[in-house]
Amino acid sequence: MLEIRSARKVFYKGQPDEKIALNDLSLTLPTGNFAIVIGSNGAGKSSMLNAISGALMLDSGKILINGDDVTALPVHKRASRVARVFQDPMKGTAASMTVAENMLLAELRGKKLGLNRGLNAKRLASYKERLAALNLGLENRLETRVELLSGGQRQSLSLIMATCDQPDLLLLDEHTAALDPRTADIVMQATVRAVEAFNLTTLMVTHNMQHAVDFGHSVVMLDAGRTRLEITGAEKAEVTIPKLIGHFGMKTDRMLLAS
Ligand SMILES: Nc1ncnc2c1ncn2[C@@H]1O[C@H](COP(=O)(O)OP(=O)(O)OP(=O)(O)O)[C@@H](O)[C@H]1O
Repeated sequence: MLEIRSARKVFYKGQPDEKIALNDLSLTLPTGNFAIVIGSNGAGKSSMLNAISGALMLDSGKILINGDDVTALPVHKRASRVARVFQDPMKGTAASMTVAENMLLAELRGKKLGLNRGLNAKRLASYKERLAALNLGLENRLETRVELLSGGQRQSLSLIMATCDQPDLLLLDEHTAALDPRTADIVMQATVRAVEAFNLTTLMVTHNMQHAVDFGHSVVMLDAGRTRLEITGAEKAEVTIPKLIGHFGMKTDRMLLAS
């Protein structure tokens, strides 16, 4: 469960170019809930994800994960609980290491280093099985350096790595925006499988209105640093792109193009 309580963050406070990124933003996401976050440019979506991951310290307010107050913890102290996949496929993986080594890194993240930390046959077999589920042929490229993979393969690997130790929270930061439509579909299918298999509490930021309609249990719309609307339950099940756009009056070119 994620609770954001009256989160506030102001950049350049008191200066002429002061920017209120988060304006007493509050949001509660029950365990296992998959929420799609939308909002126009500058609405505060990235700032919210940064605040949750610890990359952005709040001026005031609180962030609780499964009831624990993590507001003051830096990124590395939240890393075992919060996983994030970025828009840039280069960000989530170690380029000069092989696919198998990256999987091992992900498996050992946040764990105490013991003796059993090498690549062995059992581990390789389990990585192979998990990668095969993506249907991208990555299971046959365990020894390939990640820098030689396509953007879509890298992003899929990032997703598998982010979800392998079942984090308390999964943050998806426009993670399909840089991919071609077919690969974006594959990554979204893998996302849904991982979220459902592990019952992951998930926030997915997107400018793609079709994705906001097709995926998730709820849609959260941010505007000027706060939650403007939440669509849940039957209303979410029936929502359409025109309804979303009409509902919120969102008419940025980027959103219309993405739809
Ligand atoms: N590091 C920063 N320094 C100064 N201002 C910032 C910084 N990060 C965000 N902001 C400002 O905070 C506000 C919210 O930005 P944020 O990036 O969170 O919006 P967003 O909804 O993610 O936008 P986009 O869809 O364009 O990515 C904007 O006015 C932005 O200019």
